[in-house]
Amino acid sequence: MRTSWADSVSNSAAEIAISDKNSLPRPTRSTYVPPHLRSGSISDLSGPVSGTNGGSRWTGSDGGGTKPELRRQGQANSYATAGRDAAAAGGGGGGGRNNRSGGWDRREREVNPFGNDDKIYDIKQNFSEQENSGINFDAYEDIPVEVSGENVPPPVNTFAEIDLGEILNQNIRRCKYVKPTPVQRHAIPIALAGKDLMACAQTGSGKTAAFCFPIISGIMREPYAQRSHVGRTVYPLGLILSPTRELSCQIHDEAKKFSYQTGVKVVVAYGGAPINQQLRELERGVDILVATPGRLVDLLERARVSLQAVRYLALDEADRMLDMGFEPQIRKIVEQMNMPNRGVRQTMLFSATFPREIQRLASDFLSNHIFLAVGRVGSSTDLIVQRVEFVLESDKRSHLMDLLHAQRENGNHGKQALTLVFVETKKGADSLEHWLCMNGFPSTTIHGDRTQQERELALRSFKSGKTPILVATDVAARGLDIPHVAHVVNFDLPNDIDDYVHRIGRTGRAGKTGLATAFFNESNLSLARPLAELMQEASQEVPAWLTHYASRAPYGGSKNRRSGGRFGGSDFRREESIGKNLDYYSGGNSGNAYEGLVDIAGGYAPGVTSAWD
Ligand SMILES: Nc1ncnc2c1ncn2[C@@H]1O[C@H](COP(=O)(O)OP(=O)(O)OP(=O)(O)O)[C@@H](O)[C@H]1O
Repeated sequence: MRTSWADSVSNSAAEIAISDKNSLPRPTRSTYVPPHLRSGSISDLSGPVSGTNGGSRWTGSDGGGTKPELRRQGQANSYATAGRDAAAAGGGGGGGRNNRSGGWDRREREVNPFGNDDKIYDIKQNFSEQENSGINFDAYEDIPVEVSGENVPPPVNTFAEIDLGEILNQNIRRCKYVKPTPVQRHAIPIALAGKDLMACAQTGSGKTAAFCFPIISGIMREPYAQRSHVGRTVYPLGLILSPTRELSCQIHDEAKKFSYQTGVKVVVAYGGAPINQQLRELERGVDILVATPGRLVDLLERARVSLQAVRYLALDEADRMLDMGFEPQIRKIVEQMNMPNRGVRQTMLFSATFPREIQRLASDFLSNHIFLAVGRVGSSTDLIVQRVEFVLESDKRSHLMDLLHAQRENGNHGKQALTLVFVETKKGADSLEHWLCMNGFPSTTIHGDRTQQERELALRSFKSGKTPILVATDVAARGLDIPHVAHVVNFDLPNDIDDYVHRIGRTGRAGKTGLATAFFNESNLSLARPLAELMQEASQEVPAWLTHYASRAPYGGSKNRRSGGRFGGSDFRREESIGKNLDYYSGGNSGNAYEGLVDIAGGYAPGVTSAWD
């Protein structure tokens, strides 16, 4: 089966336009009560509360009683009509939950996350804008897709085919998303069918929306009795965990856009920022909590958050969340904090890389999941031009300087393009930043020793172009979606090829092209082979000297991940699947997706956790 993000965009544009005119296929009966119209006095759960859905009764975590009887989402509930009516009635003010009145306070105004840019684009204008902004949909043609698991729902080609509801569809248009990306095409129907999902797709390919849309849509269908708080404890229905503070903030910002005017309330909690402010925000109501694990544990221990009502759990950068640095904390959150068991809640794991060992570990958190790989697991996107240069440790600074000078000369009006420089240590980051500034290159840093305020300031200053060079440790390697990053320099290469994949993935996003340069020397020998393979696979020019090192080097820099072939097998269960009844399909250029499958190495190195939250 062939997949592409772009096939017949114009057709899809027409389809969406038609669908908008006629509105989405609507159920004949409206059962949905939108969150901001749910004004019943059900928020105080001091006594048993009847669910609307077959009489589940439960009390809050601290009041004893039985757990909420959680229904797996997936049935085609009707909400579109009511959603539209709600939008009209609510006048756009989704509002928050007011614990004084016990209901949704409609007086509270929802800040428009689209700001001045709030236009619901017609599809023609939208499409040409995307073209103008450089998004190249054709870049996603021919991406091979592998899906395995039981009863896999078919992918969709357009957002119009998915029953997300009119308000969410409007927000998708506000975001100027014309077509679902390949991962969205496959993952959204799977998630909407209530299935657990392990999804792997290349950096910058739209995974955030792929897990946010189904969660928001699912919560919009929830019966109101389960949207509650008891005293000062809040009970989110959706929980999204990510490894860094900045990434959590970014997911929160995105989710707020997607959920605008739906009445679904998204709150973020992360370390390094004053907890009181976050507590106040939580008290005003939360449907989806986006959090870093450390701060979440703190909130759980203070009994300010209960996970008892969680129906949707998403781990972004899931392989990082489950590696040695984070795994105990995640296990504690998922298994020891009253969260509904797997199979009761719906669990979705997303990343661009998924080492086999981590997949195996992750299956502890999943129930009969579907595995989805868009592109080969752990591959880099072809949109990034990768260069690797042999540079001695002592020459790195002058070499970087040459690159930056050349870039400035070739840049628009002598302007420095946004460049992200990765180094190994926090001290190294500070020292390089100082040196760059002294040499006329305005720079800033982001790493784990800086205060959260400094980190946020640095990111803003970089994004705005005020300091167009950002020197960073791995804290900025994953997930951050910074528009217009033209160049990623691996001043110090990481030890693990997956980290390299995430780092270079800060450029070449959403169909745009980017450049990545790596400084390689003898201290990076263990990376020679996986790096050469990765580059080859992405049709990059591999220097002869790297091939030479690769042939001599032991296989390293990997967490048991490499499979042979252009598109190798990746669902670890397939190797252990005798007797398991997995549906399986693959698409794209490759024939049998498992041809040439070779398990090359075992084990994985301890995660570098110092810079992480
Ligand atoms: N359907 C779409 N159409 C156009 N742009 C999209 C679409 N979906 C997502 N995007 C944009 O693509 C960019 C990358 O998306 P996102 O950050 O979710 O990528 P990702 O796959 O999570 O990357 P990473 O692996 O680095 O975390 C974002 O700017 C997002 O707004």
